[in-house]
Amino acid sequence: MYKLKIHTSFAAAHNLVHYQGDCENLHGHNWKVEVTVTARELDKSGLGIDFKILKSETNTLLKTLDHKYLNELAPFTGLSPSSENISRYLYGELSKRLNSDNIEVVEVTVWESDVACASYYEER
Ligand SMILES: Nc1nc2c(c(=O)[nH]1)N=C([C@H](O)[C@H](O)COP(=O)(O)OP(=O)(O)OP(=O)(O)O)CN2
Ligand SMILES: [Zn+2]
Repeated sequence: MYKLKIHTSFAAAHNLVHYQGDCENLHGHNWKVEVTVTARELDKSGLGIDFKILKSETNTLLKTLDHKYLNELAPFTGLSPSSENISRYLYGELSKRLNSDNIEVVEVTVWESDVACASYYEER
């Protein structure tokens, strides 16, 4: 098995709901996103999946969040747009787009600062 990762980012505004403190107020982050997939086999070029495909699929998805107010978007209606919930949303959407007989999205990590991140993965 092979494990591949890409990093990318998006910028957006949010506020935490059902939260008491600074973060209940509107504010923004430059979120860094790490996507990890596994590949069972390599193609003739020695690739599990081309990083270009991982980056373009992820960036296409992130464009729907970029420079938006996350609380107003459908995935986060009734759901606080925390780093945990963002990572779970991205994991689900990327799994739909990327999973195949060979490729499986296994973890998505969302960094809201240099020192704080949340990851979503599923036990198997
Ligand atoms: N488990 C989580 N905790 C927090 C999240 C989160 O998504 N998951 N989010 C926030 C807020 O988004 C907030 O913007 C971040 O706050 P904080 O880490 O406190 O960032 P600061 O820059 O204010 O850092 P300080 O060290 O507190 O100055 C909060 N928690
Ligand atoms: Zn925040």
